[in-house]
Amino acid sequence: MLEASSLCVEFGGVSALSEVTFSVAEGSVLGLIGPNGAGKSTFIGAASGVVLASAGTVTWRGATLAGRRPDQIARLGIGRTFQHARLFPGLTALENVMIGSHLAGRSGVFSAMFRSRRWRKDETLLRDAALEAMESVHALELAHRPSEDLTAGQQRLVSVARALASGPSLLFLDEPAAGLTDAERHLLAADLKQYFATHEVTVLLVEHNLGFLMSLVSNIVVFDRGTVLAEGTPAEIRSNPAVIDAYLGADHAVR
Ligand SMILES: Nc1ncnc2c1ncn2[C@@H]1O[C@H](COP(=O)(O)OP(=O)(O)OP(=O)(O)O)[C@@H](O)[C@H]1O
Repeated sequence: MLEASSLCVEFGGVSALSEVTFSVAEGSVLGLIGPNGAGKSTFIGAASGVVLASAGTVTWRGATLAGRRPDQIARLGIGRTFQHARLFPGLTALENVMIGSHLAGRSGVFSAMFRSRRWRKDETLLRDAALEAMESVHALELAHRPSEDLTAGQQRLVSVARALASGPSLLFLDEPAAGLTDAERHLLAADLKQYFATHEVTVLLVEHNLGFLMSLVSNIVVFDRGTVLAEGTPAEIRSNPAVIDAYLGADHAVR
């Protein structure tokens, strides 16, 4: 289980998360939604070692996450995508996905870039895992393209494949459908549904496209200004007056 307990994060004395408490059951897919600036990415950052919590805890299977370094988090079998897809320029899509693997974490990014002996030894395993991950999100045909030649949507798919390549037991997906065309988004929803059904993975999904999100999750947590506003099934959230008021109003109609 992923558990956040009274988690607080401050940036320069300004509160971004305040007393956030919720959990994600083992093997389930939970959606995290909320207006811009509500603290969704900050939560993923705190749970994946890139943002420092000022108080409270986040644990995965009992192990504390908040306060660990990102490489330590990766070694715990935790994968993530970033709100802004970050691919390494000068590498192909496949090489970018290979770097996402757990084994690549062992060799290190620089080791991979300069093809150290350790990297070469791991390369076959990495390549197979990366190709499988790319295939699972219909990105195989992009494998040998330079990452800088890819469209925003294609880069997003590659970054999702990179998070899957390590075979994570816990996966944070931060806006995986951002920048995708309608066709790409529908295909990714179907691909992720299939992936979640066939892998033992616990997922926290942040996504502004609520149609996409609601097709994938069993439960939703709603953040508003750094606090938990509501929790429930998609049907409960759609009909929650406080959520409709804060988030699902005219500007945020479910697409
Ligand atoms: N590195 C940072 N330094 C200072 N303030 C930050 C930093 N990162 C986030 N914030 C602030 O923390 C708050 C929460 O931001 P966050 O990006 O987590 O929200 P979000 O819910 O992911 O928003 P969005 O949906 O727009 O991505 C915002 O007020 C934001 O301006």
